[in-house]
Amino acid sequence: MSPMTIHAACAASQEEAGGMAARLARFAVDALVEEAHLTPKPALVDRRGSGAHRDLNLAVMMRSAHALEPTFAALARATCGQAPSAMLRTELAAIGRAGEVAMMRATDGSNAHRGAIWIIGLLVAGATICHDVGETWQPRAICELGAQIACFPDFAAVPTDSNGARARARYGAGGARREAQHGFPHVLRAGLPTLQATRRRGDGENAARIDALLSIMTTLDDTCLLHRAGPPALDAARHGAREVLAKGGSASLPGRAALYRLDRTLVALNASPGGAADLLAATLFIDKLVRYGTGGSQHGWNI
Ligand SMILES: CC(C)(COP(=O)(O)OP(=O)(O)OC[C@H]1O[C@@H](n2cnc3c(N)ncnc32)[C@H](O)[C@@H]1O)[C@@H](O)C(=O)NCCC(=O)NCCS
Ligand SMILES: Nc1ncnc2c1ncn2[C@@H]1O[C@H](COP(=O)(O)OP(=O)(O)OP(=O)(O)O)[C@@H](O)[C@H]1O
Repeated sequence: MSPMTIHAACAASQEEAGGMAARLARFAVDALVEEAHLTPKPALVDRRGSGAHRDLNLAVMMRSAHALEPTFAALARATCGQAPSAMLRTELAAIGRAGEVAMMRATDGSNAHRGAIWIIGLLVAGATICHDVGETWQPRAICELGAQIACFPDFAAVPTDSNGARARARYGAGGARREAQHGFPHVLRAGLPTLQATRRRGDGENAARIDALLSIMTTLDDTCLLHRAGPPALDAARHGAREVLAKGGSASLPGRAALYRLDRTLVALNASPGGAADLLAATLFIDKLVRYGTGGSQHGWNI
């Protein structure tokens, strides 16, 4: 699709574009709210408490999620009429960094959703381009466009000394950047298929979402785990998640027991799978778009 085609499609209705941006932002915030409420998650903030986190709880997560609605809407508006490019990447990065400031203000300085702004922000941009060109919202197309944007340089980037950056340097992990540049494989090949399979099995929506999170955890290079407790935490998370799924998933009694064991193990290590939580929120965002968004079929999706 050429930039001109996209521009013409978007300029056709500024008003519709504004409505679409608001709708995408609402879906993004809903996905963050639902991820945080989902219970029981291993060592993450949920309805039971703070998991392995000292500076986060459900109320803080909610303040952060709602504070990010204008950021997601701004990301969609900035993308409207554009094709993936370094200029777009740079513009979105500036909006994303302002979103990080808004998040930090809402949480009194705690990192509640840094990774989520990046991951879901790029998917909001991908969904905007799909809509601009009149394509239905299908997971692969949204992820592909988000990945294309992530692969361009951010001309205004400043080197940061984040916990994630140190973990990436020390352990050679790819982290959130590589996940996006590689086309969100943990959304397409783990989160969404597990969500769909567990729903079909009739285990209920809560179990489908927990199992989707566990499925993401089985292979993700999660820098949240690495920076807090190194490779032993990553190994424990992967092994524990596989065990729950092998025992029948979180809806089964043996699976549920294994899930609580995993929770205790990670809390004891003071580590939590925050990157996997972000990718679960991304999975829920795409699932909403395709099921309820105007760009997609009401009946479901194919990956
Ligand atoms: C690329 C980012 C994530 C850099 O952050 P950082 O160096 O800390 O990266 P890192 O990958 O280690 O982790 C950041 C967060 O992502 C999540 N995360 C960790 N591991 C992973 C993973 N493998 N996959 C996905 N998410 C992950 C966690 O929540 C973590 O806290 C991003 O924050 C950034 O560059 N922001 C600048 C603004 C921007 O470009 N925004 C884009 C707007 S769409
Ligand atoms: N339910 C959740 N509970 C905790 N973290 C979550 C949850 N959902 C998503 N996350 C992600 O986890 C990350 C927070 O992890 P962490 O607390 O390790 O951040 P940090 O600032 O790198 O480390 P620290 O708090 O140790 O200084 C955020 O980027 C956020 O996107």
